[in-house]
Amino acid sequence: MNQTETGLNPMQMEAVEHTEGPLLILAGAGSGKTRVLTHRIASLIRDKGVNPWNIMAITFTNKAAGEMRERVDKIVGYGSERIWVSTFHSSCVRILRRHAERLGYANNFAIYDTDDQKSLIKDIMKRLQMDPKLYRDRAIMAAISSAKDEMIEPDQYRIDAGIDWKLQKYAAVYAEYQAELKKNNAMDFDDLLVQTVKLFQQFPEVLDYYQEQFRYIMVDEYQDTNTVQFRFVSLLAAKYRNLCVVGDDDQSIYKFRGANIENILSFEHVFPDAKVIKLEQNYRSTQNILNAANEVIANNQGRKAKRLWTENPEGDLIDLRQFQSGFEEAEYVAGEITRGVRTEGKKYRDYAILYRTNAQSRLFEEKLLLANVPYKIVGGVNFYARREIKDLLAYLRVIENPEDDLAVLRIINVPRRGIGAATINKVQDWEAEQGIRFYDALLEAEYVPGLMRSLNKIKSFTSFLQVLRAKADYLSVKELLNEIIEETGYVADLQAEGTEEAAARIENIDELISKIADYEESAEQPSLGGFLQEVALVSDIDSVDEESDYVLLMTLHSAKGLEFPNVFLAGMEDGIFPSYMTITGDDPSELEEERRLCYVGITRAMQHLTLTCARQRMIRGEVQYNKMSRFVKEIPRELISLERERGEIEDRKPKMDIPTRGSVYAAMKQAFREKPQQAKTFSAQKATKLDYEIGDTVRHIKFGVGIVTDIVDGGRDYEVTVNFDQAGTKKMFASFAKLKKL
Ligand SMILES: Nc1ncnc2c1ncn2[C@@H]1O[C@H](COP(=O)(O)OP(=O)(O)OP(=O)(O)O)[C@@H](O)[C@H]1O
Ligand SMILES: [Mg+2]
Repeated sequence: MNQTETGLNPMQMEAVEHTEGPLLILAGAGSGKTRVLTHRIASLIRDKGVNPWNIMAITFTNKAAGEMRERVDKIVGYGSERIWVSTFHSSCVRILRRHAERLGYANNFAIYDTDDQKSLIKDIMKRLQMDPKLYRDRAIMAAISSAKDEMIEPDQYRIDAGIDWKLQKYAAVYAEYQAELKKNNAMDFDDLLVQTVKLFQQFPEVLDYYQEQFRYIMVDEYQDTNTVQFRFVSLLAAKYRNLCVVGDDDQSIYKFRGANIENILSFEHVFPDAKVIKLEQNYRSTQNILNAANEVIANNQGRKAKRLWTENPEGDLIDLRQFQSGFEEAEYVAGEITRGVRTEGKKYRDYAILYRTNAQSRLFEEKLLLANVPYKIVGGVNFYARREIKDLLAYLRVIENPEDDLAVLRIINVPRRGIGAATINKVQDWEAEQGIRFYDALLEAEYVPGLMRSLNKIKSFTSFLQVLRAKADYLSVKELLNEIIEETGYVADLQAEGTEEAAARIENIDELISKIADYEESAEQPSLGGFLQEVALVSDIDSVDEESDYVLLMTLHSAKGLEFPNVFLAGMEDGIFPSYMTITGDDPSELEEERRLCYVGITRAMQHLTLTCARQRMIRGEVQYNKMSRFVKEIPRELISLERERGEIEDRKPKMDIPTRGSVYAAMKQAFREKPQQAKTFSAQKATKLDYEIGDTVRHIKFGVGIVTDIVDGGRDYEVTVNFDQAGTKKMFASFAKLKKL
């Protein structure tokens, strides 16, 4: 390949051509790291005659994997389907599906998501009689997860816990949790890696097989790998040593999940013969955006110094806008997008709104709905975490793997079959006594003492499942699901309910059926197990489809590796970003991690960046007054445009209907009808109920008597404008103003 053909600069070219031996590509955002990886794969196949089967590339999301495969296909034209391009988790599942039996699991093991994990942990805490006030399930989950990242097993954890009674309890839960998982023939996400590494360590012949297969290994976003992931790649690469990792220490943002920045900083120690290539030219962003990013990140102490440059034009200044409230902020963003699309010929998909935490999406969702702007939220309530989807998937899971106790428990009384908690307890006691599985205990329910009339109910439940399991041999996944829906009356019940919410659930179920149909059409050998595996591993960004035209909303963490022509970084306030925890805590490294996150955010923008913040904001029902983020102040003044900062909300109010309670409700209804997945926040309960309307006379404890002139729905609360006789016009949040109707 020559340079003009590939569109790579000489440094990038060098990285592509250095294929033998360890290679570290350390480079800033937008310098073409991911592009280099793609070309490197293409070049291995096309120019060096490497068999696609011998290449493994690890990406951060399945979506990124799909894109990489597609691009390789464009360059080479063949073989791309045989490369292992996938996330760490997907690669591990693929390996474990073949070999899990060696570790004492069945190869059709279930994969538990966070919800499943949580119910299991809660269950165990109850069994161990742990006071939920003293012990938080989330904290325990996090502790177990970090232990797994470091490959610390329950026994070791107990020893390390020493005399710390709290950690001793954690150790007890951890041990029990692992035993339960194994009993249920299930693994959680962390297990996928831990068990694969164990497999490699305990069975050298298996490791050898994969070492032979993966002669060339590449890892993108290497700065965010954790210890167990590092172990996984170093074991695989130990024989041929053709390991190429690319990353940016300035974009390491997953320390809280165990990502170990040392992995990148010490690569040269682990592989002393490693070649190191630095890329310094940025192709993504304008000069101004890049300068802002460089200035911000320069405030971090512990980093390898590098400075990106670009040949791109200077571009627009960075817009900075401060508003009175989060409502105004969201309204402005919705209005700017509408304006850009209407008057500048932009597409909705040219825009992304990025924020620090998922909770911040709510206001944007509401304002975008009102402005009729199509959008999609990445993260938040995942499609597969919805109740109706989890219920139906649980049926499929039980058919595939009846040892999956959690799934059996989820559906045993869904829809209601009159099998209550007392009955379940009796079966569980007996199950424990006999040392058998829950499902097997159900099959033998006639031996369980004291079941009485429930026995028949259990029998009809199990025979229903047994019939389905037999049918699974010849029915397609779609037919199987339809059968479940028919026989359980799941959809019929929802239809009978007749609410908007039920209608939205039915639409979600339809969506699930379409997804199954898609899967059965596209998979080489479609199977129930294959479908469940695919579903277990999707992350939200994976479902974003390039063709569709919508604004994307996501947290800064989810935005890693992506790029958009126009980016809004919202909520740029001290206390939000950087988070309250980091500014009040005494660990300066936490602030540095937040700053890296800010660097990631800024560098997502290609042409235009807008920073927004609000002076006051409702957080968990309380008004919080925030200062502008310290990160904004780290951007040199000359790069920033404050134009129209003041008074702009008035004269640039986006052209949309003035939101009233009525119009918000209409928008909700519309949304439920058209895009059931987008309307979720509206089902949330509003904290406040109003007993007054526009035009009513009200009394405020401090401002006295006045007339309500406007009420704006802000989701959790209403923003009420009152014209007071004495005090003049004031805007206030209803739940705080405590206005009394006179
Ligand atoms: N040599 C080049 N010529 C033209 N465009 C390039 C070149 N190298 C990279 N690009 C473009 O620059 C953009 C950024 O590239 P890429 O996403 O590979 O960067 P990255 O280093 O992986 O960024 P991040 O750190 O954010 O993951 C992409 O749009 C890519 O196509
Ligand atoms: Mg990248």
